[in-house]
Amino acid sequence: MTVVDETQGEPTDARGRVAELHALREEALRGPSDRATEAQHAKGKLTARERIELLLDPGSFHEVEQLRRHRATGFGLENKKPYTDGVITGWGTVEGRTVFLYAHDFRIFGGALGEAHATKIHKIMDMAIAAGAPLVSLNDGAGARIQEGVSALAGYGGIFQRNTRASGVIPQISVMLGPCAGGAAYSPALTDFVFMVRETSQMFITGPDVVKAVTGEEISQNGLGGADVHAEISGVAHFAYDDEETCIAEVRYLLSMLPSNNRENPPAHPSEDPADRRSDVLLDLVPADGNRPYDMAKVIEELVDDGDYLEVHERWARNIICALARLDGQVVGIVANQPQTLAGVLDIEASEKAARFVQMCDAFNIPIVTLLDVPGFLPGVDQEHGGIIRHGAKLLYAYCNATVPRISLILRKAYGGAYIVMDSQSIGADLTYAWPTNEIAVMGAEGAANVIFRRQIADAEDPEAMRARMVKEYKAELMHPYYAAERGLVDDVIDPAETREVLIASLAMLRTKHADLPSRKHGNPPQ
Ligand SMILES: CCC(=O)SCCNC(=O)CCNC(=O)[C@H](O)C(C)(C)COP(=O)(O)OP(=O)(O)OC[C@H]1O[C@@H](n2cnc3c(N)ncnc32)[C@H](O)[C@@H]1OP(=O)(O)O
Repeated sequence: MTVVDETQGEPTDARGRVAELHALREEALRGPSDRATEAQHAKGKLTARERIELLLDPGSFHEVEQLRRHRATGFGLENKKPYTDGVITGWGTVEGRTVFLYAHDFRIFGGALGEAHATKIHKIMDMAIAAGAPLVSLNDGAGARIQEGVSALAGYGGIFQRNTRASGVIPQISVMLGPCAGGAAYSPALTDFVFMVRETSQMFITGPDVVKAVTGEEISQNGLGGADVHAEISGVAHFAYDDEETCIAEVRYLLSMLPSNNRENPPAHPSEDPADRRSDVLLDLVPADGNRPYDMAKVIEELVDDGDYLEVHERWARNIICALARLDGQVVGIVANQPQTLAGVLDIEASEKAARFVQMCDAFNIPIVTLLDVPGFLPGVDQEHGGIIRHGAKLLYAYCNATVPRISLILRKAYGGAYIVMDSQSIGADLTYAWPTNEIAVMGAEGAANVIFRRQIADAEDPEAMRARMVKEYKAELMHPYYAAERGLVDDVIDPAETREVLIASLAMLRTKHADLPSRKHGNPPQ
């Protein structure tokens, strides 16, 4: 029974206090109003708590600072002090492993970040770093809370600093679930993975109204920073899905592939798929004619456990594939040229995409398997003026710096600088293999003949016949895998059907690999 102090109107015994606590909790859990919840649902969005339920194992959520309120004044804030201050923070488990999270509640100040809101996030980030567990942010917020001015801005500074300090220490995953402006877009850009939902999530530094006022351009929120924009054009988003349920399910799948921190290995999942499964179909999937396109995704599907893989940046820079998969139950990162898009050439965007992926794999102890079928770097004024030299160098730098097990396999062709960059033996691949159909050379036979036999071709009675002869000679001399095998530049030429078995045996041997880089504060990678 609750005993009420007549003078104060407050409960005075323990049971009364407990009842009061439950009432406060209920208020915090309920949120601002049913109308605000209905408005959130009407936009096709879930509430923060509904999202947390989808992300975590049932009943595993422990909330921190549920009863936190802001102490700001002015602009009527003193009369509006909702519990949680618009962000729910805490930890729980995903497939039994600890994960920390914060989730903006758009129903409260549009999820905008004030001082209390920010320090709640700081605390949970510090806890995630100390515990060595991933941090997932469920973002649905309007950036800095305008009424709190510089305190809000400073709050974002504290998040950015922690994002950067946590980088490469714990996995950080940003899930964009509403209109995210300013700091709410910058912080995710510092994290390892950005997920978005079509139609309902946007990311921009400034919204359409500001864009119109400054540049005169008129554009919708989705046109400016929707999921398709960031997953296909800007490369800001790694994943885009049609609804929140699918999006959050894929976050769980990604977490199952990542270690909790940089001192652990990714979790292994025993597989029924035989390690020595032959893949005779590979000879049909990959045409011997180096100029014929094919879908590298099908090759990956054939090689990995149960055909399952998670493609990162699937719709951006499609001429290269970056994917997480398992081989004999162990997680690997796969980087592969995609001959069906731009012939699998390396360009600015492909280099950036693969460089970030290689860096992420190295940070989180994920061995890298590189599948090469690359005609070279994309030539052209746009590429040169756009800085292909420094962007291509990012990929080179990422591979050269990576100390995880690295295996490369040349399927068909690997020419010039692109061959070296894509984890050749000379930049530190632990094992390199080639299929018998393979050609490694400075350039293709036609191009090479035009350069080195220019004079003979020009002086010949029949230049075309001479060119054809020289091309044939060049191919016979140089363009076969045994030229590299004889020089020890590939470790073996393998039967394509045995590729899965060879990769699995090589990864098993490399599991205990240990490599140190020279002591330094940090490198100075090309930007
Ligand atoms: C680190 C530096 C930074 O972060 S600078 C970035 C500052 N933020 C911005 O410029 C974004 C301003 N807001 C917007 O453009 C829009 O509100 C966006 C985010 C696009 C959402 O639009 P929409 O879905 O139509 O919602 P809405 O405008 O009705 O807003 C819902 C409620 O949230 C509020 N709200 C919004 N933004 C802020 C903010 N930055 N600070 C404080 N409150 C904010 C709105 O006033 C609105 O409140 P209410 O429901 O009317 O009480």
